[in-house]
Amino acid sequence: MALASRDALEFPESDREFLEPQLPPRDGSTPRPDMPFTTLTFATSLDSSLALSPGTRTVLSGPQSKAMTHYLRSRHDGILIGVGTALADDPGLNCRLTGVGGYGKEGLEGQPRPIVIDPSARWDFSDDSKLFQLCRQGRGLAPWIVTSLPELPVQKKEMLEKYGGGFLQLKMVTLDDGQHRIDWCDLLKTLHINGLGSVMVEGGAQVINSLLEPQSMSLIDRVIVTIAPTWLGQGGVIVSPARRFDGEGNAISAARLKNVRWYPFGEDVVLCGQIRI
Ligand SMILES: NC(=O)C1=CN([C@@H]2O[C@H](COP(=O)(O)OP(=O)(O)OC[C@H]3O[C@@H](n4cnc5c(N)ncnc54)[C@H](OP(=O)(O)O)[C@@H]3O)[C@@H](O)[C@H]2O)C=CC1
Ligand SMILES: Nc1nc(O)c(N)c(N[C@@H]2O[C@H](COP(=O)(O)O)[C@@H](O)[C@H]2O)n1
Repeated sequence: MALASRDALEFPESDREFLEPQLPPRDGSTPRPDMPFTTLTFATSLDSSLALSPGTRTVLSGPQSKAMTHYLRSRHDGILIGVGTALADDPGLNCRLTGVGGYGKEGLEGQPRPIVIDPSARWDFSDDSKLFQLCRQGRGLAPWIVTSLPELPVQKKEMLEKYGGGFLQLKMVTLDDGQHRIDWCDLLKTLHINGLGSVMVEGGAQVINSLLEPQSMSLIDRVIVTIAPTWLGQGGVIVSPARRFDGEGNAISAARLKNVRWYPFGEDVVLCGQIRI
């Protein structure tokens, strides 16, 4: 039996009950036959910031809601971020709850597949990147990197494959400013074809704001947001999707939730709901 490490987290059974109706069904069924159950989840400040500034890693979740996020990680097959988050955070993107693979259990059961949207393959990862350290320790899966490059960078491809990861090549639109636009429907179908029955989208802001646009928001099955009792102040990395207008040109809200539930976790509150279409 593998030993749990000192950094392993605990998430009590009583808290799991609250969350169950919000989670992907345990039988693996999905709301749409060809797409994974998709959860949008992140931690925000009271002024809708994910981080103090672009390129900065900022702790918002307290210990209880952090454990909740790791429970979510254990209940999803994949965890998706943008390259901005990979560059800023050097994240682990594994599940560190006691009892999952690598934390008290043999194998990698309960470990989600990290997915990084990196259209130009600009994430310069190495053996020292946290994700690959965790792979070597038997505590996490290697990432899949979603790129629009027609020719894959050979060294990066070899290194990913050495750890059991790889590139997923998808067509994307390139805007005038060089930014890319993925087709979320295409991406989610590709992840499903590759065996993922559920995916949690963690961020960062550009990824979330894009997923919350009218053409893709209906793909979100659940929203689970940790709200921390802090204002980060101006200059933060802000979740705020593009403004929408009605037929007469009047501004309307960009998106709204229905079937809303609030759960306090320590000093934070966790908001769950479904997108009102
Ligand atoms: N509090 C929390 O829960 C979380 C906080 N964060 C924080 O967020 C910050 C990073 O956020 P942000 O800077 O917005 O970066 P993102 O992680 O959203 O990555 C942005 C990049 O990803 C690619 N990308 C994003 N959306 C799309 C799309 N729709 N189609 C194609 N490519 C896309 C683009 O790459 P390209 O430019 O190459 O086209 C873009 O520049 C960090 O500071 C991190 O710490 C992140 C996750 C969760
Ligand atoms: N739930 C949550 N709370 C916060 O306070 C955060 N800063 C984040 N960030 C997200 O988690 C990733 C880091 O994960 P590891 O601890 O390295 O496994 C980070 O990259 C963001 O996606 N999330």
